[in-house]
Amino acid sequence: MTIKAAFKVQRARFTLDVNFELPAQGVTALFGPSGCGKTTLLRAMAGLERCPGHFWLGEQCWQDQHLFVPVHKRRLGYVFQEASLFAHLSVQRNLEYGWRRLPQALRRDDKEQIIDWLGLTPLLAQGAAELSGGQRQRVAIGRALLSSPELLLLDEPLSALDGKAKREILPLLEHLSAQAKVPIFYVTHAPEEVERLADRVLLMEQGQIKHNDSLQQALARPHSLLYKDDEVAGIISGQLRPSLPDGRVPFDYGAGDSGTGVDEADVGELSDAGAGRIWLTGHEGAVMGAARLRILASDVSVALAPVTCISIVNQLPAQVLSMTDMGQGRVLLRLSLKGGEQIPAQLSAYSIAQLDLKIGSNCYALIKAAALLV
Ligand SMILES: Nc1ncnc2c1ncn2[C@@H]1O[C@H](COP(=O)(O)OP(=O)(O)OP(=O)(O)O)[C@@H](O)[C@H]1O
Repeated sequence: MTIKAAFKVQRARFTLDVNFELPAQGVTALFGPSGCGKTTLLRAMAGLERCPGHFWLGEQCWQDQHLFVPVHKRRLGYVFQEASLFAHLSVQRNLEYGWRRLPQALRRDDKEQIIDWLGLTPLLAQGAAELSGGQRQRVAIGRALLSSPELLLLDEPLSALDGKAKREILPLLEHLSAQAKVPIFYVTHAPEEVERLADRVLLMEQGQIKHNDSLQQALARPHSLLYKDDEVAGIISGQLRPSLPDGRVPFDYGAGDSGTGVDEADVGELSDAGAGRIWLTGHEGAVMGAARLRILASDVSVALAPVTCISIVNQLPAQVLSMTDMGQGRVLLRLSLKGGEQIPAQLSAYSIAQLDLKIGSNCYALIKAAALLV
């Protein structure tokens, strides 16, 4: 199932002109500088911005040249930067606002689970006016989910929150896509939120979509805006396993087929669930299950064969996918790991020549450090 959209919004000093198609699943981040049109695009998808174009959610048409389904007839959830709750109603009445208006057949049967998952059960009787910013936002997300949406639109849901509230909600958002079982569009200008939450990235600039990428593709762009203030990094999705008595925590990645040409026999540490394993230390207390690792290009070295007598534990078979000259004698490599995961490595042009590395070369990625995104 796909989402197909095209909109043209003409304002006095701004034009939104977009046309895109992407899978109707997972989290798509709308990322780009302030004023590039992220909110305008979200509003057009919701039907709040009436403009020429089309919008298809799978087989359902919400807008084309002959049809415009009004916003109240679209089954969507919209969460704004600041939660607009009904201040005179309790948390429970706020949560159930859309749910009560649904025909019985459309009501989700996991209402209690969602309320519990968002940590709202103890707050149900409380008035909405008495909530903190983070609590309000959790109620807004719960209310949107309970209206059984077929599309969830989140417009910078964390931007108005302080650091503590952000830390409280981010882990919940990570599981939102699975909980909601619907496609999610997530507006942000925070690269760290894209890295943690997104499956796809629509990179916007001046009212247009510059790139419509998977997260891996977005991170593979050497001069991506995702790195504007930071170093080049890669994200690996996988499963965190229980820690060993010696303190090491296995992280298994790449459950799918690799298609990289890396020889099966080369994989040193095969796990049951994934194509490869990365050992972490210092994460004994971390919650097991789905997780993401962030690996900086500067923390990855390359060798042509496994290296013994070295402190680096993680030595993963890899293949060079691309090489980009970053200037000042630095070259950015994109390495493909078993299972199709990709990580960047930053090497000197001198080392590249010494190792005679080329696109397609088989090698070993030596990972010096990896940060668990929790
Ligand atoms: N009601 C309006 N009338 C006229 N221009 C508007 C209106 N709303 C927004 N704009 C302009 O449209 C452009 C896109 O705005 P939009 O809010 O979609 O950007 P954004 O990418 O979401 O920005 P931010 O990240 O700062 O929230 C901006 O130049 C803005 O000034």
